[in-house]
Amino acid sequence: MTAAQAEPEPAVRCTGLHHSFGTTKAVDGVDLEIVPGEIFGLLGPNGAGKTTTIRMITTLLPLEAGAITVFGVDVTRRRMAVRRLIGYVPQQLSADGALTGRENVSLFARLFDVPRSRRAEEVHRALDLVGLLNEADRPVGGYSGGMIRRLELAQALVSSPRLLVLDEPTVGLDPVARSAVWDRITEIRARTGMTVLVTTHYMDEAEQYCDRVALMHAGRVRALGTPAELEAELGPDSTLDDVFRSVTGDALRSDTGGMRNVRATRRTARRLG
Ligand SMILES: Nc1ncnc2c1ncn2[C@@H]1O[C@H](COP(=O)(O)OP(=O)(O)OP(=O)(O)O)[C@@H](O)[C@H]1O
Repeated sequence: MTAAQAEPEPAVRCTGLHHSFGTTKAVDGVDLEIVPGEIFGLLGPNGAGKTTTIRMITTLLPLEAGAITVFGVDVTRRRMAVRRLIGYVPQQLSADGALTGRENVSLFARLFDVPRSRRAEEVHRALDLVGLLNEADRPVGGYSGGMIRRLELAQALVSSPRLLVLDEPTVGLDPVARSAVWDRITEIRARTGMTVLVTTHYMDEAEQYCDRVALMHAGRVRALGTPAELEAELGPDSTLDDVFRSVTGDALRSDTGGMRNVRATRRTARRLG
């Protein structure tokens, strides 16, 4: 194969990932490839292993076994280089309510070493991408839940990452705020060509906005493809919700993750108000 024919480097390649917490196998042999420029959804019930997978990809958890590369860079050997490629919005991240939106994003610009000479311009660009320029100089304490989520997106975007990783970006939001967040995500992808890895519990969101999805259950990827492919495989008139139920049984509606997950979801929902 000539260089011109070579496959492009995947945005993320996970092979044989494992991670346990005590006797709980949170991630139990995950293989994944994310194509540059796609919106890839990691779906699964509470406790499926989505956040643990994401935390390994973002270098926040060590790999027990397996390997991950982000645009060809190995997360174990070149942790700091990988961090510079990623913008991450975790479930629990909190903006500082006493500061303005612009001040919050500026803090992240400093944290991610955006050069001082470009900082004001990059903060402006990130706030513009999420549609918060008009509110940028108001204290965040007065923002709605949807605005806080968009501000957190701006914080992750200020360093111009190649991969944007979002852990349940719409949890706790009403339907209008949910679609406002997704509109921003798809617009940002269209304008920047950025790759987006997102977890969600909402099958309708995955169906509408994700190019491809992986359905996780009990630490493993049980199905992978475009929403349309997975639905067609199950049968005529199937929805992604049906595919999910066939893969996970009743897990979708039950809480296999226990109190820790209930508390986490409630905390996020309360914070977003
Ligand atoms: N810090 C931790 N200590 C102990 N167990 C943990 C910890 N983090 C995750 N787990 C367990 O690992 C498993 C996978 O959890 P993980 O948070 O990755 O799932 P998830 O798919 O992201 O769930 P959710 O949708 O609720 O965020 C669960 O059984 C969970 O209880």
